[in-house]
Amino acid sequence: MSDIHNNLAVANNSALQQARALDLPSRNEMLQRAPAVEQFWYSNRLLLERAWHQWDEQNTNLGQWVNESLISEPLRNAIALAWEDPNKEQEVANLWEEVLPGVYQAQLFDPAKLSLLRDYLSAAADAKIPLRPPYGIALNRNGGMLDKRSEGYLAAPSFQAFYKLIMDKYMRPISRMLFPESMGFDSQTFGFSIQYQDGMDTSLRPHTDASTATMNVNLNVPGETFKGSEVDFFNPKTGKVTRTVFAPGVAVLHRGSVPHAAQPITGGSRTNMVLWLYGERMQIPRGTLPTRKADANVRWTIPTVEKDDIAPF
Ligand SMILES: O=C(O)CCC(=O)C(=O)O
Ligand SMILES: [Fe+2]
Repeated sequence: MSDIHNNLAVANNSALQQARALDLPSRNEMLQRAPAVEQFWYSNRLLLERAWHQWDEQNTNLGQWVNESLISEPLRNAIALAWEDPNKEQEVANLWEEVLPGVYQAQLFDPAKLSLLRDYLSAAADAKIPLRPPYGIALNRNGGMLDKRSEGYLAAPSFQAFYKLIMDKYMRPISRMLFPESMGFDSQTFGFSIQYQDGMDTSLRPHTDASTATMNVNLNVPGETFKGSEVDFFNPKTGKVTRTVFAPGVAVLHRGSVPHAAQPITGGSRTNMVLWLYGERMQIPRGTLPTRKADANVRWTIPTVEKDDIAPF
């Protein structure tokens, strides 16, 4: 190894060691969102990114599986076809079932392959590199911020490549197709993972998301059961509540404006990944009038607008 390579390897390795040796803010400070907490993530940002790079290099046996082959085959094929010829997007639309107005469901990941993603995420949770949990939730062992805009995010390159693929190739064009008004309010990405467990994080009160579109994906593997933890969606027009229990690998794609809540979990655990799209400076579409769909060839594209660094939490 040349001196330069050797020095780089040493510098990277020390990043991993230094990150592991960091003193995390206390759980109480995290729950209270003390200024020291923000300072911790901000001042260690580069160190943590370097540590995650190093960790990824040491875990290629896990990271190599975190790619498009995890996507359920029918959706993967329909998406490939739509990118080739946007006029064939109906094949993609056909795979999404509308469960209530503005809420659709489909098989995103192949359940048989989900354990590959879970093994990678568990290893990341066990990497001893500080990973920032979503909200003020500091009990949440496996929850983590996923997008580069968030301090303390999961900066491992193999995960970031996968995340970008899901957002750019899948979530954005599908959202534009199902929610025409999202066009132009979808250049920015945001994401986090959650794990609900009895006695830990258990529920979420009714709320709307500050997103144009939200994709919520259940990452439980087949046979990994849980009790409770249903996600309720509210139809504001009719007052009707639709209670959903997502099967392994199923994604629910909804307008951020649809009110929803997670019921308490009473047994087992539920792991999911929540992905948001919104516009620059967190703009989301306003008003209730449905807009006309942009031409398919315009929708099946990736915005060239730069990512800003505004994060909702
Ligand atoms: O529990 C869920 O799956 C819903 C999560 C959610 O709505 C959120 O994090 O905003
Ligand atoms: Fe939500």
